[in-house]
Amino acid sequence: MLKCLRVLPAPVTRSCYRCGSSYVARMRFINHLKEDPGACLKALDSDVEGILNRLGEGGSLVKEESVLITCTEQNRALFCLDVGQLDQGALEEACGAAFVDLRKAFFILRGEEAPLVARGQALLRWHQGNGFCSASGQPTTRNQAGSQRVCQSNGLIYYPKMSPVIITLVSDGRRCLLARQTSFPRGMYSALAGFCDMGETLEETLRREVAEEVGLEVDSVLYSGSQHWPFPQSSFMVACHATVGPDNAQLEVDHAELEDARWFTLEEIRAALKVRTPPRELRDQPPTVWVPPAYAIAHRLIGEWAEDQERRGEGR
Ligand SMILES: NC(=O)c1ccc[n+]([C@@H]2O[C@H](COP(=O)([O-])OP(=O)(O)OC[C@H]3O[C@@H](n4cnc5c(N)ncnc54)[C@H](O)[C@@H]3O)[C@@H](O)[C@H]2O)c1
Ligand SMILES: [Mg+2]
Repeated sequence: MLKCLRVLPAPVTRSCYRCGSSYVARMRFINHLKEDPGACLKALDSDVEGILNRLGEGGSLVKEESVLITCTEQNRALFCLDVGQLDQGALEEACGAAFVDLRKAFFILRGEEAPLVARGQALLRWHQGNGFCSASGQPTTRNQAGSQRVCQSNGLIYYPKMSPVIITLVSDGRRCLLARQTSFPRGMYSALAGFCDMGETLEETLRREVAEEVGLEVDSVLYSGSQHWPFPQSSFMVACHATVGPDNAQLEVDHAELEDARWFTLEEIRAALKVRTPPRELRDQPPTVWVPPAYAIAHRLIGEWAEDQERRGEGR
């Protein structure tokens, strides 16, 4: 029987004593920028002026393709620029920066930076893939903020899309279950994940994916959190803990989907969480097990499980 949903924490309301801004004011400011192209353009000019000067002639093209991603606590709008068409070497020199693959960047970025980069990249990619209306075949046009596209011939509005995915860390009370696909980097294991089918509830997806991938029937589910994940085309990850009874923990792994799936002890999980970046190892050495970077919600699930086991251990 599936049961139990953690009560969601109340949204954090922060105030800034210098500018008097608050969470509510910020959210309304962002909404205003989405709806008022003139205000959005003004905010864009003031946010990106410095960097556009450094981009030279390519600057105006880049400005047109920019997307609004959020605003700071001081109500300063932040935009993501698509610089894909510019000379990357020249750009790195002009900005004193270096391009990094997005997956690798998640090992480097800290705090609030990673979701902003993920959001900006996902939004730019969504625009690149939605230039035409799927009903009329005519080009679509975007609004200034980049929060929607419209087909002028039939009025259809397109909004950025995320695919719901359930990610679940299964525990048998003493151990937790991690798996890897052949496409994962060497040694990396993660929690089980799967896309929702049309019409499914999240609980149904969770039960189905665990059954399909490792042949287990879960007893209980506890919601943990959610995140936007930019791969492969923007997923909306919903993360849960699930349990199976110790007598129902025999795995039957679907090797068409997973290269490996196995139970890990607390000791093994502690060691895996300590590996901060993918280890450099020789191919003939057995791989060190490591887990997705801190930003990935899989990491959070695994960390929560370890903390819970430690608390239970202290209580025994
Ligand atoms: N953020 C994290 O911590 C984290 C951790 C693990 C996995 N993930 C993400 O979860 C996603 C789903 O995991 P999975 O690959 O095990 O899923 P999965 O088990 O559902 O298998 C993937 C297959 O599902 C099919 N599919 C059905 N709907 C799809 C859709 N909307 N988009 C793409 N494919 C669809 C495709 O055939 C695809 O090959 C992955 O893309 C991965 O990036 C995120
Ligand atoms: Mg899967």
